[in-house]
Parts: sequence; structure tokens; C-alpha cells
Amino acid sequence: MADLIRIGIITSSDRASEGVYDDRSGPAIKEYFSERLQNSLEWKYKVIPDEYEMLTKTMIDMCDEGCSLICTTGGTGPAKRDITPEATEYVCEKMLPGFGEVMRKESLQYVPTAILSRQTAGIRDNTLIINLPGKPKAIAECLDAVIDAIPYCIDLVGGPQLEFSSEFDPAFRPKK
Ligand SMILES: Nc1ncnc2c1ncn2[C@@H]1O[C@H](COP(=O)(O)OP(=O)(O)OP(=O)(O)O)[C@@H](O)[C@H]1O
Ligand SMILES: Nc1nc2c(c(=O)[nH]1)N[C@H]1C(S)=C(S)[C@@H](COP(=O)(O)O)O[C@H]1N2
Repeated sequence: MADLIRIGIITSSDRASEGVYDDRSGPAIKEYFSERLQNSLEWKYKVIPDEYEMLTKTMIDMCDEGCSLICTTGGTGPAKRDITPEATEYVCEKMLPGFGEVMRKESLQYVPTAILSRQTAGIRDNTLIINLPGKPKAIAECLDAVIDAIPYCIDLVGGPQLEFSSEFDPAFRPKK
């Protein structure tokens, strides 16, 4: 039977957290993985303002609660309050800069402003943390660029096996 996977979603947005607009990016992350994974999924979801302490605490709590993957959305740009990459670097023991590089490169197909995102990824204990930009449409654009590396990365840090439905099975795992 497929492993249970816990996935954390953190929306970092002053306006979404104040209710100025509804968060559509967090639900887009949930939809993306729900469509593709056959595992039973358990979700942790928080919408918080762009506050460094809240971000680091929320990431650490979700790791401690057993999330194998945490996706953040928002706060990756150059604006004064954008601090998600810094918070990610603070909580991670190892950074995986290739995730940000590839997501930015692929995102240039969609928007000429892709390089404004400082999005990155890293590992804390056996959790993979990935930053995504704030715009709802950026979620699938960015995840499509790195999805093939996610299951093997989680394997390598001792996490559970992600099982993809046959429709979406390009997810790469080297032969043992
Ligand atoms: N989580 C979200 N849900 C829905 N729409 C969003 C979200 N994040 C961003 N957007 C949309 O994208 C636009 C540009 O995003 P921007 O990066 O400026 O927002 P943000 O940094 O999340 O917001 P804030 O400045 O309040 O923290 C927003 O004005 C909004 O229309
Ligand atoms: N795939 C994708 N990447 C994207 C975008 C997008 O619409 N699609 N928006 C860009 C823009 S306009 C900005 S300012 C940065 C940072 O966004 P954030 O601060 O909301 O994280 O992400 C960039 N990366």
C-alpha cells in the first residue's frame, strides 16, 4: 500500500492573510499534488503575513509534524517585505539551488519578470522545502519544471515513497 504523505502549504502574503483577497495559490498547490499523487495525503495549511519569525516557526512546526514536503508561495520577490527565501535558508541544513534555477528558467517562457523571484529550495531533517512565487498561475508553471526531481529527492533524505498516477508518471527515480 502507498505510504501516507504529509504536505505543508504556507502562503506568505500580507494581503491574503488580512483577507484583502482570498488565497488562491495555496489551494493551487493542493490541487496540483492531489491530481498527481496516489498516496493518501494529509495537509497542513497556513496563510500568514510576510513576517520572518512567523515563516521560520511555521516551517519548523510543519517539519516537526512530519511533512515530507513543504511548498511556500509568495514573498520571493525583491520587495522590502519579501523574505521567504531568507526564512527558508535559515531553517534548512542544506540548500538545493538547482530548484530555483530551473524554475526561474522555465518561468521565463511565461513571464519576462521570472528572474525577479529569488525562490529556492532546501532540506531540513527529512523534509524538502520548495519556494514558489505568489501568483496563482505560477504554481503549476514552477512545479512542472521540478516535479521529476521531487520524489527521488524525498527518497534520498529518508522520506516516504511518492507514487504518481500513471497519467503523470514521468517522475524520475534511478534504478536501484
Ligand atoms: N496567494 C494569493 N492568492 C491569490 N492571488 C494572489 C496571491 N498572491 C498573489 N496574488 C495575486 O498576484 C498579485 C501580485 O502578487 P504579489 O507578489 O504582489 O502579492 P503578495 O506579495 O502575495 O501580496 P502582499 O504584498 O500582500 O504580501 C496580487 O496583487 C494578487 O492579485
Ligand atoms: N512561473 C512564474 N514565475 C514568476 C511569476 C509568474 O507569474 N509565473 N511572476 C514573477 C514576478 S512578477 C515576481 S515579482 C516574482 C516574485 O513573486 P512573489 O514575491 O509573489 O513570490 O515571481 C516571478 N516569477
